[in-house]
Amino acid sequence: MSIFARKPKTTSKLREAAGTHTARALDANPAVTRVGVETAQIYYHAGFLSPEQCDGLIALIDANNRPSTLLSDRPDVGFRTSHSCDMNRYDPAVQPIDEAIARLLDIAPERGETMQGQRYAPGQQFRAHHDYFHESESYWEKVKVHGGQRTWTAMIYLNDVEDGGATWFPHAGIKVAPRRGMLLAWNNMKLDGSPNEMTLHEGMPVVEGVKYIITKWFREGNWVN
Ligand SMILES: O=C(O)CCC(=O)C(=O)O
Ligand SMILES: [Fe+2]
Repeated sequence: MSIFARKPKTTSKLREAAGTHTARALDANPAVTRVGVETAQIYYHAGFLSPEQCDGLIALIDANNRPSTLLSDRPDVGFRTSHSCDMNRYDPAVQPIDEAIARLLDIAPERGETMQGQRYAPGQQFRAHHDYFHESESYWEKVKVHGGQRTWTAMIYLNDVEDGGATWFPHAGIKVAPRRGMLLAWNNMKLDGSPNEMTLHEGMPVVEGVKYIITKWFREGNWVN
């Protein structure tokens, strides 16, 4: 190999700082617990939202949703079969929750994408994927100008599901059953700021009942201009 050949740079100081900064805030919060795995930074906060707040968001999702979409050069029918709803960050039922999530993670609210509501009926799922962007895919050129790579994901379960609908991290070896009001957050990057493949996760099929969640993805830079 030539001494001039270099491996592509996958680490990033900015993404590394995004990881350590938010981890510090979560580690210091007595209401938050880190899941006991070394390979990824995954945390949960039971009862982050009240039942009333959950019901408010469920009503918004029911009132306005469309089939969920995928960012991929090779979309696969059946991969993501839920319905989604863009939650207006200025809606009085959304704004305080949106801001509370950003505060919990200690991330500037401008770095957060529009909160997404998601609804899964029996049989619906979101198959195993990473939330970070694959920089080799063609969509990257379009999405990178709006704040760059995704760093943290925060998800909140809005209801208990009769059967199914767990969030499964097959590589990290964690399965989280939906619990009303519980927030789950993870860093999609490794400690060195490169994409963490161990964060692969799946919204498992709902067997009985309907699953409602909201998902909030944060970027390394500002998503809101
Ligand atoms: O439904 C779930 O449990 C996972 C959802 C998810 O992975 C996402 O919205 O990115
Ligand atoms: Fe995801």
